[in-house]
Parts: sequence; C-alpha cells; structure tokens
Amino acid sequence: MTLVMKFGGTSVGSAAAMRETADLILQARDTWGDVVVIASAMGSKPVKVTDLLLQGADTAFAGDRETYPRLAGLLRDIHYEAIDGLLSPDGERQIILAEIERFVERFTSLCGAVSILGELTPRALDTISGMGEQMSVRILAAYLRELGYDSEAIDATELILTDSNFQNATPQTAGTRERTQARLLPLLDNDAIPVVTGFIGATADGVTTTLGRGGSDFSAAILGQALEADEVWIWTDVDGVMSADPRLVPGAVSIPTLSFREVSELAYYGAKVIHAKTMRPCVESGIPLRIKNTFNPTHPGTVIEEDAAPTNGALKAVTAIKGVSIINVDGKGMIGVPGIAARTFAAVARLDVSVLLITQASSEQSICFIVPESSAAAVIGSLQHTFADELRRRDIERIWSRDRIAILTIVGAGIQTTYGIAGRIFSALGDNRVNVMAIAQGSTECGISIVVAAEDVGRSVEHVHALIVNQGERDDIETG
Ligand SMILES: Nc1ncnc2c1ncn2[C@@H]1O[C@H](COP(=O)(O)OP(=O)(O)O)[C@@H](O)[C@H]1O
Ligand SMILES: N[C@@H](CC(=O)OP(=O)(O)O)C(=O)O
Repeated sequence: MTLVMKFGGTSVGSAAAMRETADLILQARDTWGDVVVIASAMGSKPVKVTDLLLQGADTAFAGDRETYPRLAGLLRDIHYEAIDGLLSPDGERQIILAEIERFVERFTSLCGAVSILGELTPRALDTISGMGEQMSVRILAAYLRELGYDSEAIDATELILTDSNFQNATPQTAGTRERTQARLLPLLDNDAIPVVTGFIGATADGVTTTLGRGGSDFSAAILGQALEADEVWIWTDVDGVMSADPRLVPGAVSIPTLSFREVSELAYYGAKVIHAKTMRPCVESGIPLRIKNTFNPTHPGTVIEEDAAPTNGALKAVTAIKGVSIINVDGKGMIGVPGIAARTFAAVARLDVSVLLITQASSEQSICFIVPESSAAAVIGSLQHTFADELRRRDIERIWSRDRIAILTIVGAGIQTTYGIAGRIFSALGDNRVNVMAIAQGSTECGISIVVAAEDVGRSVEHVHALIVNQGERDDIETG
C-alpha cells in the first residue's frame, strides 16, 4: 500500500515540529509499507520562509541592498537552529549545515544580481522562492537517517514536469508519471523514504517552476496520481477542514467528511487549508484525500472523497476572500445585443486576469463581476478601450468599479435542495445590516457566493457561521 503524505510549513517549522513529523512518518510506514513524504518550506507562523525569499527578491528589485542580506541571515538562523536541534555533531550536522549555507549564498547572489540588473522575471522569482522547500527536505531526510532509516531528499524538479508558466505552472501528467515512477519506485522497493520538495517542478529544460502559492498540497496530489497511491494525506496545523477559518471564528468545528466538489468550492473561495488545484488529480484517479493535524494526530481530521456521506443539514462551511473589486458594465443599449458578455470577458482575459465570480441582470442591463483589487484599474482601462464606440453612443452608460469588496461563500451539498436555506442566509445578513451587492450560485452547485463590502465581511462570516452550527441535531459536523 502506498501513502503520500504532505507536511505543511508549520509541520516542519522547527526542530520540535520536525520531530513530530518524523514520528508520524515512521508510524505511517509501519501501517502502509510505502510512504512518500512531501514537505513545504519551514514556516512557523508568522515567519514563512517562502515569504522571506520573496521579500528578498522584491526588495532587491526595488533597489534596496540592505534587506536581502539581513533576510539571508534570518534564513540561515532559522535552518541552523532546526539542524542544531535535530542532528548530532558526530552525524551529518556539518554536511547539512554546509548544504544550507550554499542555498543561503545562492539566495544572496541571486538577489544581488536582481538589484544590479533592476530586473526580476517570473522565472527568477521561481528559482528564488523554491529554495525554502529545497532546504527543509534536506534537513528532514537527514533527521530520518539519523534515526536509522534510509531516506533521501529529492527535488521535485526531477519528478514534476511542467509547462513554463512560471509562478503558476501546470504539470504534464504523462511526463510526470514516467519521471516519478522511474525515480521513486526503486527507492520504495529498497525500503527508503523519499522526502520530496513541495511547491516546485521544472520545465523540460530543467528550469525550476512553482505551482502557485500554497502549491505543496497540489504537489502531493500530483505525486499521488503519478504513483497510483492508495491515499494522499495533508498534514497541517488544524483538525482538518473546519466550518470556518479557526483564526477568524473561534467556534469553528472540524468537518469529518466532505466531497471533492465541496472542498474545491471552499478552497477556490479562500479556505487556505488546502490548495484549490489539489482535488483534480485525486478526482481523476479516485484517490481519497485526508487532512490531519500534525499537532493533534489522534484527531481523525477530514476525509475528502467522491461519495462523501449525505448531509443532514445543508450548510457545512463558510469562507471569505478579501482584496477584490467589483466591476460593472451598465447600459440600456446592451439589452438583447449578442456578444457583449463575450467581448467583456475577452477584454479581461487579454490581461491574464482571473474572474472570481460573475452575475448578469436578467434584463441584460448590467454585467457585474469580481476581479482581484490589484487588477481592477487595468480591467476598467481594457473595457473602456473595447467598448469605446458603445460608450460614445451611450449604449453602454457606465463602466465602473468599487474596491474593498469581499466574497462570502457558503458551502454544503444540500444547499440547492433544502428549502429555506437561501432565505435563512439572507435574513442572517439583513438582520445584521449587511448589504448584499451581488449573488452567484457556486459553479459546482454546492455553494452560494455573496458579494459584500469588505468592512462587513467579519460580521457576515460570524453570523453565517452561527447558522451553520445551529442547524439542529446533525451527525456530519462534530460539535465537540
Ligand atoms: N475552513 C478552514 N478550515 C481549516 N483551516 C482553515 C480554513 N480556512 C482557513 N484556514 C487556515 O488554513 C491554515 C492552514 O493552512 P496553511 O497555513 O497553508 O498551513 P500549512 O503551512 O500546513 O500548509 C489554518 O491554520 C487555518 O488558519
Ligand atoms: N511554501 C510554499 C508552498 C506551500 O504550500 O506552503 P504551505 O504548505 O506551508 O502552505 C508557500 O508558502 O506558498
């Protein structure tokens, strides 16, 4: 039996966390036989190594030559402290310290080059930001060896073949399968434990790419699919997927079972606990996914599979994304004119901006959609250019945006089929003076997304969450 286990930044964030992680790896190995480990960059909150690497690159690009050397020192300290806590002086300590030192020097010289050239390409950003995982896997694998187990740190640049869409690369399934099986199966046959970098892959030319922020979960699913694993487990710092972000809602409860569709909707609309792309390889290969807490491993966490248990109540979780803008294209001259929507979204697509939610008034007098706040001005410019004639003729009266918007998403498989659900949600918001600016039924039909002003989002999450936990007697949501 093969189990792929991914450990997030907090699970490898310190020597103590890495000890817990190593215990979990060895226990799983006793039960499953073959275990493949994926690790993220060290990230004991609030300091995430990936953030430090990106900050170094960004400040160097801005011409600041003081910050990246300071960050290099911090990177060295974080990794050296873990090494000192895990590896003995008569073991591999010096060798691994020297390996980390080489990465720190590389970071410093790459940032130096960025500051001199005044150029920071997405390709350079991927090389720099992927180094956190390259450092953490070397420490974890060395610690497993120190405990007496055969283990090898592997850069996923050897396994995950991607396109060259730097920062958000797409894996190529066939090439990845071939490389992964060729590299990992012999190790597993020899009872070794591969410890693979999350987050990164490489183009056919061997250039490092990254799979998008939080992408180590996706790495685990990609490797699970490539190895035809029996299950993929994501180890993090909470008891699975919860009814809301526990950092925002202290009363959030763990959800024992969810379907792939429900989790995809939650992840897409901001639940950071799992990366939105993780589900696809698992769905394609029918591999169940489990989310568990490294720091509370006896808790069963959340199991995600196609046939999740039917729900008693309809609502399971609420999530929110901030930092988005609403864009409106309004005009009576749009009524019944074919192609307005197509031209609107073509204008957005030209900017490579992703649209998070769309609604259209039934009279076709307005199209409204949501984009990241950072893209709003460019989107407005592109739409004004596209519809210059219609604006002149006043067929389109106004193209406008509003910043400081949030999307609230409520998920649950029974949401469409249970009477009164939408009414209860809107009453909860209305009774608490939250103005609803737009609504969309989730594309996967198990969610409702509601657009509200950013200042209302905290209250909205709180009151909708109260509805979730007060749905009466339920056995699909744990309340303890
Ligand atoms: N619905 C949710 N359920 C559980 N955790 C959530 C949810 N929404 C947001 N989170 C946040 O996701 C965090 C875990 O993701 P992340 O910080 O990326 O961990 P890791 O470093 O282990 O990948 C949790 O600490 C929690 O604050
Ligand atoms: N280290 C990368 C990838 C990742 O998935 O990290 P984590 O598992 O800690 O969220 C990031 O911060 O984006």
